[in-house]
Amino acid sequence: PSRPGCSKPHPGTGGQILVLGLDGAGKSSVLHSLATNQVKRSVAPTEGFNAVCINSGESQMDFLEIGGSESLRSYWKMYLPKVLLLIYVVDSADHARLPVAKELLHQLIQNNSTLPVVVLANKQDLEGAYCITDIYDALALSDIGDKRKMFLLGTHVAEDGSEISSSMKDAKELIAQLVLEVQ
Ligand SMILES: Nc1nc2c(ncn2[C@@H]2O[C@H](COP(=O)(O)OP(=O)(O)OP(=O)(O)O)[C@@H](O)[C@H]2O)c(=O)[nH]1
Ligand SMILES: [Mg+2]
Repeated sequence: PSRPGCSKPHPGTGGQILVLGLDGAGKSSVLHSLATNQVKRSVAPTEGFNAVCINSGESQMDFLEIGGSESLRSYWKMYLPKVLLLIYVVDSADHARLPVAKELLHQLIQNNSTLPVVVLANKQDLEGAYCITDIYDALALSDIGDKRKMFLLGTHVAEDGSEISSSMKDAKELIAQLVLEVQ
């Protein structure tokens, strides 16, 4: 059976890149920017799933975002076993909910010691956004284990129209590279 997203699924692999994080963190906005190389903030919460296929160099990347609202979070772990890579997006300025974001991330990956994780500290443009070292501490990323590949990058999705930032290009290249390595 073919999955939504990529027209040519990779044979023999789960192949998906799961994109998770609390509601409003910016998952859809980041995916849109990565897909089009144009910045456009998403306007509506994802009510279920959002599948996006992106080609970058030799990699075909098959992203699946699951919405972050409370009712959808129960689906997150169901999709984990087959994925290549987890992208976890946080709103760097949402100080009040960083502890929840941390708990959910740790719960998700506790039984999978090798799944690579890319954490995107999004909304770095907002005044009051925590910097990367504060996000590292708030999410207790040092506890995540040294067996897995773990990356933490700051990103932001600017107002509509402009080209994507260099941080977003770096994120895209890193993800493409990881997909090649883990396949
Ligand atoms: N200032 C700022 N706003 C952002 C950024 N990224 C996203 N937003 C805004 O944050 C809100 C939520 O963005 P989404 O991309 O829909 O968030 P999401 O993680 O997909 O949310 P759900 O689908 O509900 O789980 C929207 O109003 C976006 O315009 C960013 O980097 N900076
Ligand atoms: Mg969304």
